[in-house]
Amino acid sequence: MEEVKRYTRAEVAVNNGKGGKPVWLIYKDKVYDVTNYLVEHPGGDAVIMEEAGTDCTEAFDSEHSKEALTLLTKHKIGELVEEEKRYDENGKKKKRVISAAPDGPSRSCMSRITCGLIG
Ligand code: HEM
Repeated sequence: MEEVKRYTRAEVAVNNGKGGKPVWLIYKDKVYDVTNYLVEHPGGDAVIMEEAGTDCTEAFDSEHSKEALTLLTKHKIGELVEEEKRYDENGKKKKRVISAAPDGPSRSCMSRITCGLIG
């Protein structure tokens, strides 16, 4: 089985189409490289460039048909790392993550402190 590549939002942000970098987008926690699609986009390349390197989920959903979504899947290159995901396995938005403590032995401890502080 092929392993899924995982990226952080920071890694995706670097690929913003500037200085010869590719154009990556995040849509519902999946990462897409749409560099080669820019010239074909019916809405023009400028609107995609504005979102390059970012999470375009809302911008995408507000403008597109199911066909566009099917097209998008062809450009998938990976997914976000688990701790940065915002959607559950059914594509529904998860409840807001309060604390984004880094990985490591102190993580659960940090979460408890954060939750304790804010209620
Ligand atoms: C992420 C930022 C994006 C924005 C803001 C955006 C915006 C738009 C807009 C405004 C239109 C309407 C054009 C018109 O009617 O003149 C459009 C159409 C379209 N876009 Fe995008 N687009 C984005 C990304 C993408 C991507 C990544 C794909 C596919 C890989 C895509 C596929 C399409 C298709 C197929 C249409 C034709 C209408 C439809 O089938 O929904 N777009 N887009």
